[in-house]
Amino acid sequence: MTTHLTTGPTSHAADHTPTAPAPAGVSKLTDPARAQDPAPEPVPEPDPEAVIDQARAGIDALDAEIVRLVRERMALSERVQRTRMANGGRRISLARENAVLRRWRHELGEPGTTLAMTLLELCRGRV
Ligand SMILES: O=C(O)C(=O)C[C@]1(C(=O)O)C=C[C@@H](O)C=C1
Repeated sequence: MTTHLTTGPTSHAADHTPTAPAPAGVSKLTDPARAQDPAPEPVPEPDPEAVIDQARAGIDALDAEIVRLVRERMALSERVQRTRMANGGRRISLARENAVLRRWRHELGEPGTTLAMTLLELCRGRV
């Protein structure tokens, strides 16, 4: 027998095509030429509940990370506001808020504006 580099279902295509059944009495178990072939891996059907559980675990982890980032944003915002007020400025900067709103709208459309307004509500007025 010649040396072949490939393994798997196609390596003996000349002997038995995948669709044609092996001749009677010649199977992977009885044909010495095929005894070394690994059995083709069965492709498991994805379990929908497992897919959903895994995706939800990812969502929960992202939500926790987003909350952490929002809190970090609140702390930075408070620092800006405190520093501005300690130097004779106002707590609110409408020009800056408009720039923030525009950026979120550019990224996410109108719901981005709503999200940014909620963020600003969380961040401003805490000093
Ligand atoms: O960037 C500032 O000047 C801030 O004070 C921070 C911030 C914000 O949370 O984005 C909060 C209040 C201001 O009205 C504008 C923006």
